[in-house]
Amino acid sequence: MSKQPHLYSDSSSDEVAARLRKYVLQAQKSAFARHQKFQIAVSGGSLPATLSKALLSPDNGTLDDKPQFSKWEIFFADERAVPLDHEDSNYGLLKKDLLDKIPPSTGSPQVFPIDVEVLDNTQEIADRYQKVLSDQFAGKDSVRLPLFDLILLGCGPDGHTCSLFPGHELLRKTDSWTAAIEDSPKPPKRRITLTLPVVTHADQIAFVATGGGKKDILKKILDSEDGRSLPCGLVNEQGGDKVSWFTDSAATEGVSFPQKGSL
Ligand SMILES: O=C(O)[C@H](O)[C@@H](O)[C@H](O)[C@H](O)COP(=O)(O)O
Repeated sequence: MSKQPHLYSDSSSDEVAARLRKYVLQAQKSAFARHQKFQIAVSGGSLPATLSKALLSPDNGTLDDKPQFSKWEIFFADERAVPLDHEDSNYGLLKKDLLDKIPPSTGSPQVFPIDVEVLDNTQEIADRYQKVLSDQFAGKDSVRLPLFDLILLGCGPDGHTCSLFPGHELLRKTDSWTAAIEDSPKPPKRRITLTLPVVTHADQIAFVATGGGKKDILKKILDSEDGRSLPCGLVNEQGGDKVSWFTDSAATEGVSFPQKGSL
């Protein structure tokens, strides 16, 4: 790998959240310099809670230190084929952990959930979500891939990310921006996901992985040859130095991959 991902490891969840805040706000600033909006994709799992802690902490009063939510467009890196108010919904999780807590005075992001009219047809959910992306990213022009300003991901204990699982055929999918999965090893089985080329095309890609439960898989992904073919390892490989890992010391115990001190 010529350009390495950045690994940050902090000692407490407050410090992880503070660093993540700084990183997201830097990404927001560079996105505004490009197009006056901030187009991001988020995963489910523990990420929305960490994101909420990061973004809803008090700002220092400067514009660069405020999430300017009214200019944010939030998409889903992956989503489960369930109603939006179902306990398994990533939209529902983001709503509960973050969206409902944003003070109205701060402005609201525009959020793009899946189309629940077609819940019984996973491929149709994926196709319609690709159309949403195409409308938001391509407009009248045709683009090869949507360029997210930032994609925020989790890392599963088996090295999966989004709903891209180790050894699954979807990892090789390059002919669409979104894909349906009917046999997810992590329940629920039916989901949609961004494909790997879309994830690694993003301007910035962040993984958030904390707690002792992640230490074995982080060691594998970051330190071993075997880890390079896992979904998270492929994102590292293809994203290079666009990729940053936000972790804590419990998750990086025993990891030799070099850590960075500051953003
Ligand atoms: O919808 C999902 O299942 C997620 O998007 C999934 O990819 C998640 O990010 C990882 O499983 C990590 O989850 P944790 O952060 O909870 O470990």
